[in-house]
Amino acid sequence: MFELAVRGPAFVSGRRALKLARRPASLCAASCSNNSSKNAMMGYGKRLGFATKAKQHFFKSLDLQECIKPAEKRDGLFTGTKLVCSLGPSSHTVEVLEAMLRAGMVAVRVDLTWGGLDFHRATLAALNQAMVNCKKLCAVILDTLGREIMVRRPCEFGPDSWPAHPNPIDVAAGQTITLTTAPDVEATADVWPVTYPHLHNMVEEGDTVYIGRYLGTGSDSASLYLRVTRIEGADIICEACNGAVMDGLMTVFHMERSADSLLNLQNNLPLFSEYDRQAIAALGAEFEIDYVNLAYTRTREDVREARLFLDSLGMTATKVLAKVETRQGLLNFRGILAGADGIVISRGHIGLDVAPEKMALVQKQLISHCNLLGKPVLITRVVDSMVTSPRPTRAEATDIANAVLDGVDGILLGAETLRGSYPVEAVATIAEICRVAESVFDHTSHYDHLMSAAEEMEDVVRAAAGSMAAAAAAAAGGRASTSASGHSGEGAGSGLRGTAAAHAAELDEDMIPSSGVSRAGSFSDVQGLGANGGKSGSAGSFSNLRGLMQSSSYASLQAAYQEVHSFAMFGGAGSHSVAANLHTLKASTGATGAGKSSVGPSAKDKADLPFMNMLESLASGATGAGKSSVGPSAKDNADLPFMNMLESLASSAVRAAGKVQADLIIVYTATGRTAQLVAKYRPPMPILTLVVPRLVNDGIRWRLEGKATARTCQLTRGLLPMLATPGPNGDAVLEAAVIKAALAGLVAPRHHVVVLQQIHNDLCVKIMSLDSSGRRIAGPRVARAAKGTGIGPYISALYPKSPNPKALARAMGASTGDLVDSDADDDDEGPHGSAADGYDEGLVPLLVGLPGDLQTSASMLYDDEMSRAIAAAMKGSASPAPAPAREVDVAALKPSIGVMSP
Ligand SMILES: Nc1ncnc2c1ncn2[C@@H]1O[C@H](COP(=O)(O)OP(=O)(O)O)[C@@H](O)[C@H]1O
Ligand SMILES: C=C(OP(=O)(O)O)C(=O)O
Repeated sequence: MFELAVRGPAFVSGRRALKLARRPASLCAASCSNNSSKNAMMGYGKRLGFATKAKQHFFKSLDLQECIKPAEKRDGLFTGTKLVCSLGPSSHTVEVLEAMLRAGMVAVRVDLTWGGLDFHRATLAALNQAMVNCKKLCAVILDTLGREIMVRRPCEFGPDSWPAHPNPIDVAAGQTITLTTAPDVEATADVWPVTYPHLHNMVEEGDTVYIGRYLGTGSDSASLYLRVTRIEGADIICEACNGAVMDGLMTVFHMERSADSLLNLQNNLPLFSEYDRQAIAALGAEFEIDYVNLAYTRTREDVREARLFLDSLGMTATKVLAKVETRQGLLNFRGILAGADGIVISRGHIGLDVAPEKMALVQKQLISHCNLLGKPVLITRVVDSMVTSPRPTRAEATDIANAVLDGVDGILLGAETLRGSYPVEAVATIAEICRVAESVFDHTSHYDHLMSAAEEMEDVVRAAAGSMAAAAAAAAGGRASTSASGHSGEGAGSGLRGTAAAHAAELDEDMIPSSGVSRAGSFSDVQGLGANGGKSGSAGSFSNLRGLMQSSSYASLQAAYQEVHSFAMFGGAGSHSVAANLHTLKASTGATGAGKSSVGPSAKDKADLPFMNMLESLASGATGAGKSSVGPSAKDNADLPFMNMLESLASSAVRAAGKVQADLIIVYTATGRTAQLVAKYRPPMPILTLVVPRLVNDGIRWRLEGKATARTCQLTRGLLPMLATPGPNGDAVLEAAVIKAALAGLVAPRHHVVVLQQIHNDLCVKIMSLDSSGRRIAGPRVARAAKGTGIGPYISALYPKSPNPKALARAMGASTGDLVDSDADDDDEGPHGSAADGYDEGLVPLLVGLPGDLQTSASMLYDDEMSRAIAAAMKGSASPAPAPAREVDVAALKPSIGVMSP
């Protein structure tokens, strides 16, 4: 048995390599330089505004007979889409929680808006018990009250400390209802005091105020639309537009006044209410809280504030989900997404703030953006009708499936599980709908979509780098002449920096200011918000935006981003705007602002943004142009990988798994990032996420870390987190994981499994088969890529016995020329070659080499064209000579690659 690995001298972008591999080598140089930099930069601008190309509707075509075959139904089937359930009176006992866990719930939401702390404590304790009973890991999300405005109405607390309003209020259409901000008024049938003392300053005659039951169901009978007829001091006199029976806790939503624009009607309530702060601190001290879900997130600054607050409580492992619920949140979505660990699309609220016909567009855009960054995205309000009915409507069932096809990570159930009559049925039903939709999700298109996004981005960044280099060179020239005329060279450079910084400030990522607009314009004074708090403070980009909204509507978020961020200028405005945009981007990669804290955005967090490595370097180069004589050169940037090594490996693992039709991917992960990157490429098979606990010292004591990672993985589609037993032997962990997977019905005899792990200093993608018992690893097929810059990838693949090894090798992207017959290997009885260990048919090593100018990242490992190009090059038919090969000593590799005997 033998194996050959060839390494290239340097690691370059995977997409670059793919691109090169797809073209005849002789064309590469020409086509690269022929790229119109203007076009490229326009593309770049669009890319910054996220997707340039519309994402296809990923759906495999099926024949109708297949469609109507009954889906497999059995307990414990893996569903990639994550189901998160709000807990309340319908779902707070151990029994119900256990049943919900078994039906597919993987995370819970405890909503601080409603229910006392004692109720939540008891619920979380019951959940812990349920998790132990059914051995299932469940993440906990705390949802804040935040900027919610409510009707103040007395309530009674039941024996379980759940509050209830005993008397529904019957409202007739046309009836007068007075909302009042006066503090001492008691609620009656037609006078409703509200919790926000300045509502009367915000609203205007003609505005619509929506009153809905907390976690509404959208049912008109419990939703009230009030038209403001006049304002008298603290009283807002309204006319009911519809009849409704108002039951339970009532929330107040002041709807956007403008039909097609944004007037930025916002209250000035803080991100966290005082109750939120106390409840998060109290529950965080007693329970493991994996996420805080920020109600009414408006800007990225909100996310930063939340991060700092959680860190101040020592809740460093708790992640931040941003709930996007208003137009303002939509328009600031880019920044919010960059800062947050995940997004909740609050469809009920967004549905109040945007027109119904725009809902699908908004949903698809937001999901697509989250998918591009590989951050989890959840949607709300999927089966409202299941609050009272055991079956969803057709529209609801289709809506769920479409969301899965759109690429959503998970679904957040609200009233259905909180107070509905069928919490377990709701979970089971949604799980089945999701599972079936996942089975027709076109994973290949999704993968290709991400890859082509990466490729485009790289092209345009390179072109931008070229143009920046030229501009910087020009600036350097200018400096030389100004120096000669007596000004300091540094001064000229700073001038450039200063301009960049000014642009950056001007083009801040949050387009819409966070604070409110007053009816009389005096609101900011009343609230002491300062000049920027009111209407006048938001001139500039704000008025731009308004124009934009009028012309193209908010559905075109991308256009809005470009306009407001001046991306449209990008092609023509030279290095200043390039620098400014990149500077802005750079600032945004600082993530949640707590850069130095252990959880805040560190260098690692920057990996959240797929193109950050390169952009950031460009940005620093650009803003540093004053210091260096020429700024970043095209050559310098050419050395920067577009996709970082980890993402490259992650996508590679997905590709490998697809090619060998693996049934499972196993990913070792410490922080969850690697697993998330694998999930981003949406493989069709489950991703068993192995978290091996680590012993860490926080300066005071040692503790075992890992559980939080495993739990937070519960929001990412496709991940099946598993907490391993700590131990030095990675292979034993892998064996145990395979057994678990077999017991869970995820793998069967002879199935293939792809493993992504680090072995010593190498990141490895292993391709393995299970033996005839289906519970043990039959042998490794190894594809290795060396880790670290400068080492360069080298590739080797090692196939053990296979029913049709040549076909398998072909499936992995090798042409026949790459295969070396394995007979010789049989003879010398290599490590796996003996009849006794079941490899008597011999190994079929795949030889893959990389010619000098076709260096590649591991992403390219299994690209067919790449393989063909490589094969041709190796046969000497292509011009470039192969890079020097490095023989890998298989025997020496054996311990490190974890070869396991069956
Ligand atoms: N306990 C482990 N054993 C082997 N490989 C691991 C382990 N933990 C993480 N890895 C692998 O190491 C690489 C990077 O590790 P790290 O950055 O710590 O992971 P992550 O970003 O997922 O936290 C990934 O390939 C991951 O699969
Ligand atoms: C506000 C929520 O959702 P929606 O806006 O969809 O009602 C929620 O579930 O917290």
